[in-house]
Amino acid sequence: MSEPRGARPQIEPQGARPQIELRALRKVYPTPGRDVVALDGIDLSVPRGAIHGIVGRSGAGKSTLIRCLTGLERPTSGSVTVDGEVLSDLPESRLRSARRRIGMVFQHVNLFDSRTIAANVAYPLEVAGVPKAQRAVRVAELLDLVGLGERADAYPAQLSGGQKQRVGIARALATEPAVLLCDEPTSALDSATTRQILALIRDLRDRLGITVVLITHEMGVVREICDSVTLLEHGRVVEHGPLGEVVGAYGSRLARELIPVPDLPLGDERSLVEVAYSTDDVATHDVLAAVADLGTQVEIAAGTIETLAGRRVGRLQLDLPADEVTAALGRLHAAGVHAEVATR
Ligand SMILES: Nc1ncnc2c1ncn2[C@@H]1O[C@H](COP(=O)(O)OP(=O)(O)OP(=O)(O)O)[C@@H](O)[C@H]1O
Repeated sequence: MSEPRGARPQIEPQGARPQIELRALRKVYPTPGRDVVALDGIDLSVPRGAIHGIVGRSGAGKSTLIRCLTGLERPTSGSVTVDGEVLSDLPESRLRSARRRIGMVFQHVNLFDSRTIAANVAYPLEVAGVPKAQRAVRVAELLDLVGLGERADAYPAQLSGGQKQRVGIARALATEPAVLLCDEPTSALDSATTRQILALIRDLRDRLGITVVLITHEMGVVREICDSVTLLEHGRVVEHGPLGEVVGAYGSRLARELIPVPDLPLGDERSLVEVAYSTDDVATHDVLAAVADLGTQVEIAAGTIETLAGRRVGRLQLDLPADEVTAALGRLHAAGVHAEVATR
């Protein structure tokens, strides 16, 4: 490969031109009887070299967003810029070559069963008209890069799910894309293989400086490799930001899902209060002292303290008599501790 190896590229500082930029992106599907608004004014910037996660429930618009990013879907309005090219303005004839700058990895890797894995990885290079000798060199590099250098002559049927995904990633990188779009890349894999594939994606970003957009419904994936995250709902961005900021934001839904505490059974006349804090703002022992000060009727029923994206954050569920909630909230707030009645 022509790219330098080993050096970890810096994510571009904020303010530099983003590698991916969506502006007021809107996609409406006309269907009989009504229009379906799949994307409703999305603004999103991803700096070069970042791994950005997009999460949201089924139907939130994630696949539509990724199809707009690949140029497979034309936006109804708004713009999609990838690697300096405004895809949404390009005529079909130029879109095809622009798409070579965008690699795609899917949940299910569609490989040609009758081709060796080397021939599968070579396929996009054949389509791009790369001469045979050059192709062979490049395929060998790509298979090495994904840890399958020894399996070049194997057929897809002889590979595990994780190995097939590695082939899919090598194939996606064949045309040296600037951006790798991953649509649920680990959803079909077990947890150990998921970790290996995520480590590979991070390693590729570190070595190649490639920008990654990753669609997932698994918060574990976001925790493991994303630098920043966007939560979509009904085609809109409802939360977004660097992971460290999101987990430290009180009341953030993403923070709740990234650092979950268990659902608890509640006794009669009892309520749950949730305490969230970041040690940037308040020390754990001060939080615990404020909780202890509430008295013996208040029980810490569940809690977690962990470090995520360089931030130590804690969440506690307090089980207390329902008629003491207002006073307890007042005392916690007075002690500088964020607390609210838990929503269930
Ligand atoms: N070709 C289409 N024609 C009409 N409606 C569509 C089309 N594609 C998607 N939609 C609708 O657009 C909305 C967003 O769908 P999209 O597939 O982008 O969501 P998603 O977040 O990817 O969901 P999932 O996680 O289930 O794949 C949904 O209401 C969906 O029914």
